Amino acid sequence: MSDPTAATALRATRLGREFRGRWALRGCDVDLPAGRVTALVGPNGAGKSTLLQLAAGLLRPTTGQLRVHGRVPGTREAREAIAFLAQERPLHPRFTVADTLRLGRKLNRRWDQDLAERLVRAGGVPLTARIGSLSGGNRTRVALALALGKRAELLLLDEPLADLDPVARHEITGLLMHEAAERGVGIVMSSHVLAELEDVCDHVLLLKDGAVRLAGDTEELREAHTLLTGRADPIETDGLPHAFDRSTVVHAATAGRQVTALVRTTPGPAAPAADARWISETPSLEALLLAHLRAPRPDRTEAAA
Ligand SMILES: Nc1ncnc2c1ncn2[C@@H]1O[C@H](COP(=O)(O)OP(=O)(O)OP(=O)(O)O)[C@@H](O)[C@H]1O
Repeated sequence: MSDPTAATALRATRLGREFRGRWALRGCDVDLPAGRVTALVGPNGAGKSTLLQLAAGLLRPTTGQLRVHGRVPGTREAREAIAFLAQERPLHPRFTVADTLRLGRKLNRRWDQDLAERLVRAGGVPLTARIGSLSGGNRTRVALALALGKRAELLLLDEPLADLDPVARHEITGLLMHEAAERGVGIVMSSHVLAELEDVCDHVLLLKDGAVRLAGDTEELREAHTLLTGRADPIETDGLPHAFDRSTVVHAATAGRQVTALVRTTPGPAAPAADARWISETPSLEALLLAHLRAPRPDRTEAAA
């Protein structure tokens, strides 16, 4: 019988993980479609690395269930399907780069030596260099070569660009896009640099306080919101017009005499604020994510239709 979760890269049901009495993740329902590039965002301590480690099979859930490509994390089938780039880039410091790639070839059936070596050489990293002697960015490059060389179906990347220089960030982003577009590889990548996710990700998962706060297709989520900019009403503390429906506001901020508000686009007649004196536009992904990161705790998770 075919597995109904097989077309899903990652599915979590009421997933929770506790560390010494504190919940890093709690009650998370996640459904990431296969072959998509998902931005995993959230403040420090939101639970992003915990989710990636659970998906990689390095941690076990305390509650709930998790599947990657329909497989139980940690099993041989699941390990073959995924490649994981851990935030700490754990590589053996005394191995050379060549030793490290050799180990990758030994451990992985579908290993692509050419791709792994190209990635390392593109950064000018000598194959004879010891891992312990590399800069942080070059260690990341070798760790990425190990992950990509594995030719997995799903790449779980914890802050893959964090310590790379701007040129390397551009190059690696291009490579990841190529892997996704040409080979249908699914990618889940955590990042704090929202602007860099704009042209890269087609799906979003925003965690806050260990819970899912926003999830869905980036275009659908952008279309489901409006960014309003106008002159702040000096009488109102939030700067928005008195008659404005505050239940639609995700976050509003005033700067001088101007107020900017991200609101949920509701069907029907335009909101009172959206008249000629207000600029109304579809938010960028960065503006959408920033507003949701700044928003107070909501009653419910928001998902694209
Ligand atoms: N091994 C562990 N032992 C105890 N607590 C842990 C452990 N790993 C994570 N935590 C706690 O779980 C919570 C979530 O941590 P996690 O590393 O998943 O957050 P994050 O979103 O990846 O943060 P950052 O953006 O800073 O990397 C934090 O409160 C953290 O202290």
